[in-house]
Amino acid sequence: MKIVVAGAKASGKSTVSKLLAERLGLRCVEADEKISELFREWTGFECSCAEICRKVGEAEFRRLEAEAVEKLGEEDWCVVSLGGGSLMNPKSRRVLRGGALWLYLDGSADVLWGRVMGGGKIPAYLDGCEDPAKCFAERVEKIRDVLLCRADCVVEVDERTPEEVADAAVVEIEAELGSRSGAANTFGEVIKLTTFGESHGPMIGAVLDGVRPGVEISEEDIQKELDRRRPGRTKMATQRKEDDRVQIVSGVFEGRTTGCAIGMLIKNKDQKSGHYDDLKDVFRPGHADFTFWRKYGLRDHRGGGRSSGRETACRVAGGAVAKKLLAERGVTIRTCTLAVGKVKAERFSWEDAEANLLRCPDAKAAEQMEKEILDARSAGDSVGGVVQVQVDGLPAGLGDPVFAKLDARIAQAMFSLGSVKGLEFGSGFGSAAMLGSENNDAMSGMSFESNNAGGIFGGISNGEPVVARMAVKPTPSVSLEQRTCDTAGRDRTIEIKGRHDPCIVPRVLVVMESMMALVLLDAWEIQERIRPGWSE
Ligand SMILES: Cc1cc2nc3c(=O)[nH]c(=O)nc-3n(C[C@H](O)[C@H](O)[C@H](O)COP(=O)(O)O)c2cc1C
Ligand SMILES: Nc1ncnc2c1ncn2[C@@H]1O[C@H](COP(=O)(O)OP(=O)(O)O)[C@@H](O)[C@H]1O
Ligand SMILES: O=C(O)C1=C[C@@H](OP(=O)(O)O)[C@@H](O)[C@H](O)C1
Ligand SMILES: [Mg+2]
Repeated sequence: MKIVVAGAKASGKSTVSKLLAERLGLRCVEADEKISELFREWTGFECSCAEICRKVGEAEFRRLEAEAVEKLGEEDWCVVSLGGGSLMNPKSRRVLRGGALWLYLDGSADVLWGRVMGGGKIPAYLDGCEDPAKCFAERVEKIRDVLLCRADCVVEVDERTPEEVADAAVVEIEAELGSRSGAANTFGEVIKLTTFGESHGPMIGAVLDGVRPGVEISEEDIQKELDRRRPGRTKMATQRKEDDRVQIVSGVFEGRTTGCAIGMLIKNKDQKSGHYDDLKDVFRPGHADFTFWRKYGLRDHRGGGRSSGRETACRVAGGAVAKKLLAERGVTIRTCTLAVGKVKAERFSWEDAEANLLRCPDAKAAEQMEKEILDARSAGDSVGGVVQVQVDGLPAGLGDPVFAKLDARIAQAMFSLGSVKGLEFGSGFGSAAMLGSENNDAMSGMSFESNNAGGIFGGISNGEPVVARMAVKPTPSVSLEQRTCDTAGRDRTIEIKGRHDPCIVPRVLVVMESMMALVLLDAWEIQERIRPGWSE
């Protein structure tokens, strides 16, 4: 993502870009400097843009400027301060469109002319002009015509100090980024996963973008992970029978990623939409039926549409790729079940966890947990539980202050899963009852003697295992009679038909591993851009 700052001369592009870059924690790149650089490479002379324009004429200067823009197009994670005329060129506009947000600083010709005169530097293109103030005003108008309707954010600058302009720009940028996420089907900054498809549509799928070229990946690698989530395998899961075969349709050639978007499709084969006929106008308590209807005014009621747990297959497909890449970098992600309903694991052994379907680290508790799930199922009810995700081998340094803290990103990833209702890192809620001296992780030999923090300080991984625990609520769709309402506002009772997970825990484990992998790979790629080779 780059913020492109545009506007007429003296609107404050250079001044505000610097302030904005500081506020957003990004680099600031000046187009003028790039142009001077190109000119130096070309002629060996060190000149400012105005000098270049005077030396070579405006047409040649614009050619150089377009070449500089071409280079700026390759920049990422920065604020780009443009020259006044840069975006008047359609080709340059195209170059700077991708992955960018445009901020237009809007000033009136009078005020800007005042600033130009105050600085004593009349733009070169006004040389020889009979009425420079008028020519300048025409240029300002032209720029406004082009940018006012094209910019993503507009900030008026006449009656604001540069600091006030930067502050107003931050508000505008945040609002714009917020609205862009309206569709909210894409997750990640560099490693981006988009999922699509409804539970009862013809297929579901994922597009994973941002993965480097040359990574070995096969359908089998992905299938292995998908099979862990597949419905219908045991009595502890929904009886909807899907084979969840993945087909890679793009981005992989001769077994390796090409660097282009990786497209993955999974066909829906066992939809029984008739089960949902009764739910067309009635809301399932605990599910997303009511809120989707209130928000959109309509909904795909079959299987819950987009809000169905089925969508999470797509996350596993994307996560499988991320997981493989991380494994090559020595990072492993494991999950285990700490509780189901009222049954808790009393001991912790990864060996036990590997040996039962629930991945419970206590073999004895695993049996009781399974019984808890089957009992709830027989009673037409459901149970929830607690899942732990542990990441080993993660180097220190991943995660970005302030809004992209690693723990914040992980929390977002986990809470984006239906049924997740709580999350803690390390000593988590328990830390609230500890003394600082107990909770702090003492250091020796440049590492930590304990891990109450759960592997993250200040939003940045500290080299210890990242440990997160999630509370998963009992599945909302239960067949016992429940009180609810319909779309006409009448009170009703329902008995839900259809095939549902009596407990979400066993099937959400691999989904949580996948979401963790996506967050970590994304953070890793961002860190590589900030400080390549940082982990060595
Ligand atoms: C892997 C997975 C499987 C799920 N299976 C079911 C299910 O069979 N029946 C159901 O009603 N909800 C199921 N859910 C939960 C719903 O998707 C979720 O409760 C619903 O979208 C409402 O979101 P909320 O619980 O976060 O408020 C499942 C969720 C996941 C992640
Ligand atoms: N909001 C503002 N209020 C007053 N002066 C400003 C403001 N923004 C910029 N300036 C002044 O105007 C001149 C041009 O600013 P600059 O950032 O170089 O503009 P640009 O890069 O858009 O041509 C500088 O002297 C700067 O200090
Ligand atoms: O494939 C899946 O993971 C699921 C499919 C759903 O079927 P319906 O949408 O037909 O209810 C339901 O069993 C559960 O949400 C999980
Ligand atoms: Mg400037």
